[in-house]
Amino acid sequence: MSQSTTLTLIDRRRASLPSLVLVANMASTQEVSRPFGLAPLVVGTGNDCDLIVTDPAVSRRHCLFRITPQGILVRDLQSKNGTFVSNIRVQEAYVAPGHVLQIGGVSLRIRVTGEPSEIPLWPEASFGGALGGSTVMRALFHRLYQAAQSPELVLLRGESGTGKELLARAIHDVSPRADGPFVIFDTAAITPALFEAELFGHVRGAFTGADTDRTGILATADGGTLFLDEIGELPLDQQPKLLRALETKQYRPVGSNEWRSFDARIVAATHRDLHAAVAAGEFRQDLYFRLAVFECMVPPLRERTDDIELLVERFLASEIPARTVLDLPHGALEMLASHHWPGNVRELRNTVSRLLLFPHMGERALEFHGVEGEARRDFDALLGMPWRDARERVIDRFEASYLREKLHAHEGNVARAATDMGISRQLVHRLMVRHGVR
Ligand SMILES: Nc1ncnc2c1ncn2[C@@H]1O[C@H](COP(=O)(O)OP(=O)(O)OP(=O)(O)O)[C@@H](O)[C@H]1O
Repeated sequence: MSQSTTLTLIDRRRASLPSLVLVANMASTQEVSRPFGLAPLVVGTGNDCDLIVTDPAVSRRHCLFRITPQGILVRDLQSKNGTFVSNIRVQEAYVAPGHVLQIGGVSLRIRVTGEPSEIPLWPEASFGGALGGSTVMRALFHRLYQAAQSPELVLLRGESGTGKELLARAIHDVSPRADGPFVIFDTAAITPALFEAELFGHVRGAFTGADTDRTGILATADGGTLFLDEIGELPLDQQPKLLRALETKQYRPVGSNEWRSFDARIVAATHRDLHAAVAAGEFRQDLYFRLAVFECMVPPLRERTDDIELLVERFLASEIPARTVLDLPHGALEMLASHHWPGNVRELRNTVSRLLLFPHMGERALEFHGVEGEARRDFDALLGMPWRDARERVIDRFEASYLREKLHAHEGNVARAATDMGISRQLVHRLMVRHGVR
């Protein structure tokens, strides 16, 4: 059996991917294992990990494995207790089958399970408006092109700023519906009470304030593509309504008795692992299966650093007047290639603009977005929550601390605190009750 552990280009349209499995041995239970391919594999105790282990010394998201052209790369994800290869704590290392890695009380090993498989690649370094010459992006472009030719639903999963909306538009542009409309519906931005009216439309008099008939998003997207952004934020009680519409291709405007048909291809996107959300009871399984006919992972920028130069050149060329890498400060490309990019391509684009405006900023150009240390852990907890809950938690904490500080500054005098805060005394009292402040 071939022991290949590298991702190797065969020609412009094909690459060879080793067949690997990651095996974890824990003291408490039997071994668990998980095959891995082009998508990176995250190990940790969190239920959103690809390989879930139970060990008190292992972090929620502990380390990540990825097959690269250079071999199998392991990266520690800022774990509390570290990742060890041959008793040496590593931040990043290449590992071979047979090497034993240690995370907390768990040992990890890679096993080759068969001959390498061949994966098809998109022959170009761009797909619609999206750029990407890395093997993972070209494999993704190929899959999206295939999906675009079928009428099926596509689910794009990836962190914020990875280009999901751009890819949804590219799917539309290469699909047989390219001449129809491309309509965006941001599920997270709609209040639950208005969801049905926005999606299905409403007739005059359907509810207070509905003075005219209104066309819904499904009708607007007829003949084209409907992009359902942040689908993971759709409240559970609204999910059956969307599912019914997707299954029957029919809907009823709010306040109407008449069923109408629609014909739009659906592309949905989310930053959440919906599979894990289903397991946690936060997303309906039937809707997930319906949406995920073609589930595609859009990799974060830090996992395709070979695309950075191409993207930087594109962003520079689109400046007015057009610029080139020669306009960037010395060493900028190396600095950009080694950054973590929590905000992905969007952050890269903004950083390039900042570097052009303030060429002497150097590494400080990167400091605007990073959420580090304690704040990072707090933020990770928020990332694990649905948008509405996370926003509520942040606002709640802010309200309580702001109120306490102001009352403290005015020695508990509500009237003076209210004047200082620019709100009524009644509102201060209400906030005090809400946050249990006496
Ligand atoms: N592969 C790419 N090539 C060129 N530009 C890109 C690419 N990916 C993202 N961008 C640019 O980065 C920005 C963010 O992209 P986009 O809005 O598509 O990301 P997203 O994943 O939908 O983000 P969010 O989840 O926050 O809505 C846009 O300006 C987009 O044009």
